[in-house]
Amino acid sequence: MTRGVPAIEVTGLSKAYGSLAALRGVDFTVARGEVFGLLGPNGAGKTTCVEVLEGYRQRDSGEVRVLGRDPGDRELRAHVGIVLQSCGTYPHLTVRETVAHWAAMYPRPRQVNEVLALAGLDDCADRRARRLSGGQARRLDFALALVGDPELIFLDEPTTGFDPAARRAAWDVIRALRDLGKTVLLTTHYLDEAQALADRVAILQDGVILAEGPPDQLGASRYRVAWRSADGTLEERFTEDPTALLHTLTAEAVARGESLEDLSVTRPSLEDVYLELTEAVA
Ligand SMILES: Nc1ncnc2c1ncn2[C@@H]1O[C@H](COP(=O)(O)OP(=O)(O)OP(=O)(O)O)[C@@H](O)[C@H]1O
Repeated sequence: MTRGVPAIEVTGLSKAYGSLAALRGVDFTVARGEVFGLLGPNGAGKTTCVEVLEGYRQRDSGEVRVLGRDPGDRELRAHVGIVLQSCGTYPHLTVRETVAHWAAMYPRPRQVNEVLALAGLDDCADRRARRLSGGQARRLDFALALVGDPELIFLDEPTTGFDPAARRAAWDVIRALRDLGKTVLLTTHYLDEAQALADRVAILQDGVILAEGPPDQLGASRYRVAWRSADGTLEERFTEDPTALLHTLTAEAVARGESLEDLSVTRPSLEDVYLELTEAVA
């Protein structure tokens, strides 16, 4: 559908619930084939934003294009996958039957066996939906979002409540989607998840985007230089120019006849940047 345009384009998106401004002029673009992470504390506006993009919620103002179309366009439905929370399953159907049932609703579905493999459901394909574990049920939710072979997939907190093994399995599904060239918009509270999966992230707070970029580069302009002083105290400085700072620090230490023990230069992690930005605004 409409090649050559970004998967998602959002400009000046605003949405209020009564007097509460949930989104206040949000702008971002997601390229085709990108995994984009929307991060932010509770109440930041992530779900509101995703629901506007999914066409479930009306915006108050702003421009929104999903695969080049307005989110309300019915044509989009066959091209967009939405992971609902166990809404599409009948307890008495097996996993395979459930996927086949959903496949029949799409014009060009993926092969049922392929979807089962992609979602890591091979081993429980013949199990009835009511007998699935929480993690397996979530994988079935994924499978149902994939069966129509969508170009764009929305994942709202896809691994909340998962045990570590189920999370890793879900990550593998998301990576497999990226390898297939799909675009994924993911909201998550887990910063390691965003770091592991997202090509780019946006940090949202109180309806405003505070920062946007590749997870490794969000705080790239500020480096942390740390060392242990002669009396054993851990010292740290933040700088945009670690070369100059190291030059000064090491020259001063040499002049004093000391060495800088445990000297390290590190980039802040996504978690450091997230906490710094969201706490500064809170
Ligand atoms: N239907 C609604 N009616 C009134 N207020 C709402 C409604 N839905 C969300 N809100 C409010 O809008 C703000 C943004 O909520 P939203 O669910 O979009 O945030 P979120 O970032 O997804 O939060 P969480 O991480 O907790 O899921 C919050 O203050 C929330 O209480």
